[in-house]
Amino acid sequence: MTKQALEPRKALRQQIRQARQALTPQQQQAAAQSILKQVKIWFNSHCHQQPIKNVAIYLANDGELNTHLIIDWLWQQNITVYLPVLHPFTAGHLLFLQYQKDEPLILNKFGISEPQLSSQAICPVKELDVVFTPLVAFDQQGQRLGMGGGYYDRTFAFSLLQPQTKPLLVGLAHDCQYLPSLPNQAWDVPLPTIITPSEIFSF
Ligand SMILES: Nc1nc2c(c(=O)[nH]1)N(C=O)[C@@H](CNc1ccc(C(=O)N[C@@H](CCC(=O)O)C(=O)O)cc1)CN2
Ligand SMILES: Nc1ncnc2c1ncn2[C@@H]1O[C@H](COP(=O)(O)OP(=O)(O)OP(=O)(O)O)[C@@H](O)[C@H]1O
Repeated sequence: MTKQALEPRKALRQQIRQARQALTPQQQQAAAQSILKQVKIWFNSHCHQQPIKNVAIYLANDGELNTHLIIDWLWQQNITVYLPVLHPFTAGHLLFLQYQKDEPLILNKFGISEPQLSSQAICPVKELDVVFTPLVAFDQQGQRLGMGGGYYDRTFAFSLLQPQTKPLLVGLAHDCQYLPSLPNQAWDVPLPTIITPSEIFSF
């Protein structure tokens, strides 16, 4: 890949990261409450099609949509919640570890909280029913631009070949993270569903 082809992605990443970082604590709180309502609506329409027992989500960083209310609600539903952990051996990949109330967390190299490594707490990715993914920007086709590490793209690359298989990938984002069209690369894993505080997009 030439450096030139990657430049527009870098500029868009910077622009949207600044927009979400500029949201006030009040706007963040309102967004977190609204998206919980949307997530409940989406769950109600989906739990009939397939049981949802294992759900991966993330802890917000860099102005991302705060997921604490969603996590509390998932725990109330007796759903097992998992968080991404940077893979200790396979560079650029993620592991998903169970996250329980009052779980001790440690900071990874990006300053994001993650559970401490423990082999019993790992859920193999194909046993996750739903993965709520963070993202920097999304477009009208469900294409996703992330933080630039390629972590989600590598970890879920298998879903490009098996798009109908578990887990269901669902992006969570502020409305300001929408762009009509993103410049994409072959490795980008698209998201069939993206939920924002005001809408549920299905692609
Ligand atoms: N909340 C959250 N957790 C997540 C992700 C995410 O996007 N959001 N990830 C999604 O993949 C993974 C971490 N990926 C990340 C990739 C880059 C940076 C980052 O801050 N990069 C810096 C420079 C990096 C450096 O210091 O080397 C930057 O761009 O400013 C953060 C997270 C796993 N956990
Ligand atoms: N399936 C893959 N196999 C190998 N390398 C990959 C794969 N997917 C992405 N990469 C590499 O990861 C780097 C970052 O990719 P990209 O900019 O698409 O990440 P991102 O989607 O923004 O990040 P993330 O998924 O961590 O949020 C690219 O340079 C690319 O070469």
